[in-house]
Order: sequence, then structure tokens, then C-alpha cells
Amino acid sequence: MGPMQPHVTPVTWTLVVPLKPLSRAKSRLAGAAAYAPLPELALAFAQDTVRAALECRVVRGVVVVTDDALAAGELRALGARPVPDLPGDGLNAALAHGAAAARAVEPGTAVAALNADLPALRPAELERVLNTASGFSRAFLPDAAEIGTTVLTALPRATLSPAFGGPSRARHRASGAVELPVAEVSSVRQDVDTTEDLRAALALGVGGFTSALLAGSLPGPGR
Ligand SMILES: Nc1nc2c(ncn2[C@@H]2O[C@H](COP(=O)(O)OP(=O)(O)OP(=O)(O)O)[C@@H](O)[C@H]2O)c(=O)[nH]1
Ligand SMILES: C=C(OP(=O)(O)O)C(=O)O
Repeated sequence: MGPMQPHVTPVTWTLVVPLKPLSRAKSRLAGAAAYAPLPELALAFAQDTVRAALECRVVRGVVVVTDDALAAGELRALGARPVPDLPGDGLNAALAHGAAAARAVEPGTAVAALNADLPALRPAELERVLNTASGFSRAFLPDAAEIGTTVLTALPRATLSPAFGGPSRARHRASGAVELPVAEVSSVRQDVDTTEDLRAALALGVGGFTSALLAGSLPGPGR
């Protein structure tokens, strides 16, 4: 930055990552259970997601909303802050609760919901998504299938107002959030719900937890 540039305070983000109990996670991935147990896959995806998120330069912290004691311990070990769900309320309540927990500690923080199933996540691509989001009060990134959402953002004065679940892209757009105009961020969009998604994530390159778990039994094309 040159000497005559105005001083700009960069936006830094607290991410909120939701993770349901591992024993119930990733039911649509049943086809991949031949390669590794589903609870272990769900944990490895979350570990790779959280580790990459914490390596992103504009991320100041990660809150993981989960009632799973094993996952909470493993993700705390990576540097995340686990908080339990509110009793019986589901995904969007968990995200709103996590955003409130983040702002209880850091009142001025921008917050972003991030799916826990992004094992190919690259910190530099997440940084480009978040830097683009710093220009909008609320914004979102559609998933690779163009139906759901992988990231929903809110600047410090905005409320997150999450509407995840199924066709959430249209719901987030209807809520007034801006669809982020950012290209070539496949690693931030590639969520893994099905065996086909897992193949796509493996083609992008997954993180160390997922690749170690699948070592020797990688699901290749058409298998
Ligand atoms: N804390 C919390 N996280 C949730 C809850 N429901 C879903 N999630 C998480 O939100 C994300 C999207 O959830 P889903 O697509 O419903 O579940 P999934 O485990 O990814 O996949 P399926 O079981 O195949 O539907 C995942 O990271 C889940 O772990 C909830 O009630 N509480
Ligand atoms: C919850 C969502 O994700 P998925 O169902 O694809 O995991 C969503 O995209 O809103």
C-alpha cells in the first residue's frame, strides 16, 4: 500500500462451523462406508475444514457448534472453540447460537457460517471469498451443485439469519444476501454429501485427515 492510501482496517472473521453428532452424520454418504466408517469420515472432513479455515489469514477464530464430545475435543486440539447446541433446535438455530457465542467474546467481529464438510478447502480460496464478502452486509456462496450454500457471511452490524438446509441458495438470495461474485473457488464450494461429491473433492485434493483415513482405499472413478 502506498503512503497516500487511506488507512483501511481489514475485515477479519470468526467462522461458525456446525457439526451434528458423528453417529448421525453423513447418512447420504452411505455408499462410501466401504472405504471408511461414516462417523470417521465426518470427523476427518470437519478436521480438514477447520484446519484450513484456521490457516486462512483473515480468520481470527473458529467456533464449532456440536454436541459431539469426541469431535469437540479433536477440533479444540486444532485451535477451534467448541460450543454445544441449544437443546433440540437444529442446524439454523445452532448457527445463530454460534454467531452469538462468537460476538459475546468479540462484539465487533464479522461472522461467517462454514459447512463442516469441505475436506478440500484451501485457505487462499477462502480468503478470496471472505475478502469479497467484506463489501456486502450479508452474502453467500452457493455449493458446487448450485442448490445449497457453503458460506453465509455477515459484517459486524448485520445479523447472520441463516436459512440452510436443502435448496438454501434460493432462500439466502430471497433473504437479501448477495451471491458472491467470486470465481475459481472450487475448494470452498465442494461440499461432500454423496460418493460422487467425495470423488470430486478427491480430484481437487483433500486435506491430511481425510487422505490418511482413505489411504489405500480411495474411491476412484466409477468404482
Ligand atoms: N450443530 C449442529 N449441526 C448440524 C445440525 N444439523 C446439521 N448440522 C451440520 O450442518 C451441516 C449440513 O447438515 P446436513 O446436510 O443436514 O447433514 P450431513 O451430516 O452433512 O449429511 P446427511 O446426514 O447426509 O444429511 C453439516 O456440517 C452437519 O453436521 C444440528 O442440529 N446441529
Ligand atoms: C444444509 C445444506 O447443505 P447440505 O444439505 O448440502 O449438506 C445447505 O446447503 O443448505
